[in-house]
Amino acid sequence: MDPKLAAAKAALKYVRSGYVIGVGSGSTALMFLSELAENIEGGGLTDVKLIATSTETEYEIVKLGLGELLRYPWQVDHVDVAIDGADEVDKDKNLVKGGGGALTREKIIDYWASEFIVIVDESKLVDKIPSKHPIPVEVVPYAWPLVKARLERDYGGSAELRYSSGKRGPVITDNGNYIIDYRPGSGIEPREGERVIKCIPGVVEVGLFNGLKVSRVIVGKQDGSVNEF
Ligand SMILES: O=C[C@H](O)[C@H](O)[C@H](O)COP(=O)(O)O
Repeated sequence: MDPKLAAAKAALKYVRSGYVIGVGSGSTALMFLSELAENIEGGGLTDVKLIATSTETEYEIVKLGLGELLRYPWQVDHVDVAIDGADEVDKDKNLVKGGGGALTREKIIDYWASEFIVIVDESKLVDKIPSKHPIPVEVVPYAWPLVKARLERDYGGSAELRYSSGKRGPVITDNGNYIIDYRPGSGIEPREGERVIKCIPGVVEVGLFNGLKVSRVIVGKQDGSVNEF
């Protein structure tokens, strides 16, 4: 079995009838959405509401015939559980997210949820974040050169504007902003890094997610089993 699918299936046990469910973004979160749709259609889950963390997830919810369950943040007063993927996870559950550019809406919903469940395959586990992936930083377009200069001055390394492969020019996020992919020159403590980078004027959100906000990480394996921590 695809290890991502194993993690996605295992996450279903954290969902109950009547819940407001935050649905993450990316390939693993969409596998979860598909599993969720089967359970709703089969009658196993009733009276749930879905909050999307990206335009892509929103489209998928509608394509799966679940549009009537879709809600926006202004239509709910809480989120019971958010299920989302990640680009990297360390042993303290700190995350790098935003490889698909959805970090801002994800953090809004994931941090709001009473329970935040992360679903990944083993390839996402690292000793310390950030490891292989750069840290995505969503920025107001006007500010991007200043944010880039500030990151490189304070932490070294390189900060690059993310370019689109489907259009000429920079990637534009669901919120109309740019993304800078930042690789620090030296180590950066994830929780401090989240706080400090977020304070740079022009930064909308940073793709470092604090492990203290994560209730559980479900790691799918090749043999279809999962490990949780
Ligand atoms: O912006 C994208 C999100 O943070 C995704 O959750 C993350 O990139 C993981 O995606 P995938 O499950 O496709 O590896």
